[in-house]
Amino acid sequence: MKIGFLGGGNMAAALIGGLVDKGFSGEAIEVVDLLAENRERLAARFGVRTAATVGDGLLACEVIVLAVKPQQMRAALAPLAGCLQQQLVVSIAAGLRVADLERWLGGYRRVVRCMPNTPALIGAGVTGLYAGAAVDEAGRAAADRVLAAVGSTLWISDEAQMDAVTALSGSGPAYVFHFIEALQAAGRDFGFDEASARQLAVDTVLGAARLAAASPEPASVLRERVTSRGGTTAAALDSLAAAGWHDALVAAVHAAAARGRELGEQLGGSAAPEA
Ligand SMILES: NC(=O)C1=CN([C@@H]2O[C@H](COP(=O)(O)OP(=O)(O)OC[C@H]3O[C@@H](n4cnc5c(N)ncnc54)[C@H](OP(=O)(O)O)[C@@H]3O)[C@@H](O)[C@H]2O)C=CC1
Ligand SMILES: O=C(O)[C@@H]1CCC=N1
Repeated sequence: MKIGFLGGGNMAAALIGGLVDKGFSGEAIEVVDLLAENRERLAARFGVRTAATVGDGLLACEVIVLAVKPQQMRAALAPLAGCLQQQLVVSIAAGLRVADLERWLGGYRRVVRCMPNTPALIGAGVTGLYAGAAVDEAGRAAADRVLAAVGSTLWISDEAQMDAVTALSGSGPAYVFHFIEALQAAGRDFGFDEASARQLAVDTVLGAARLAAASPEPASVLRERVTSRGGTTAAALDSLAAAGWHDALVAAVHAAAARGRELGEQLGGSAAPEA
């Protein structure tokens, strides 16, 4: 399978890195990006083919991943309108709805909307996918094959929920990195050097996430097991509760979802998908 990327920025690099790591040949990946610097970096790092503009290389791909920023999408799709025949188009853009992408593609309807995340780079991503009405089983299977190569996949039947997927898992790594940054800052407060603070923080998050994934029990039970009555964890959790940490994080996820909806509305303007 040949895979094309329209846009070769951060998320394209994460997906390409994960795909190459899984054995996809860089030679079978075509990246179109306006920036020479991006093209050169991706070609040097992953051995992909590159081009500055949409042309035969991209159009020869069975799957074309749309990986430009939402604000850039409409203009980026103009050269594709009227040129597509059988290709499956897979958008990773936050907020943008299938109906708008189809319209910008001149009525082309083999469009899947998905939301991956950057851990795809190491094959540990998770992607929510939603297929437009005209996408057949073969199209779904092709999209799944690309995204499942770099992590787990979850198909969504209600497009409105894609904004929630974006807020939870698309943006989610940033919340976790922020959490790690805070743990490391606390480590430095106690006099640990950068490397030691990083080891303690990162290995804790990694171990806890692996335990949560391996355990049949909910995270709340795993949390209670760490929390000895009258102990150190209780003191920390009381401090977090007093700061409204749980509610702040839930509100943050809602803010991300609202921004996704807003982007879809402002940039696309098709009727909002039913919630
Ligand atoms: N970053 C993430 O964690 C995630 C991002 N996404 C989605 O992925 C998409 C890309 O995000 P991200 O990688 O962070 O953004 P980037 O800005 O890093 O990448 C987009 C790239 O596309 C280039 N570009 C812009 N217009 C065109 C065009 N017409 N033709 C070809 N290339 C073009 C940009 O160039 P220039 O810089 O010159 O504008 C840039 O290099 C977004 O839609 C985002 O919502 C989805 C999941 C996670
Ligand atoms: O911040 C963003 O808009 C993109 C979408 C999800 C992660 N990054």
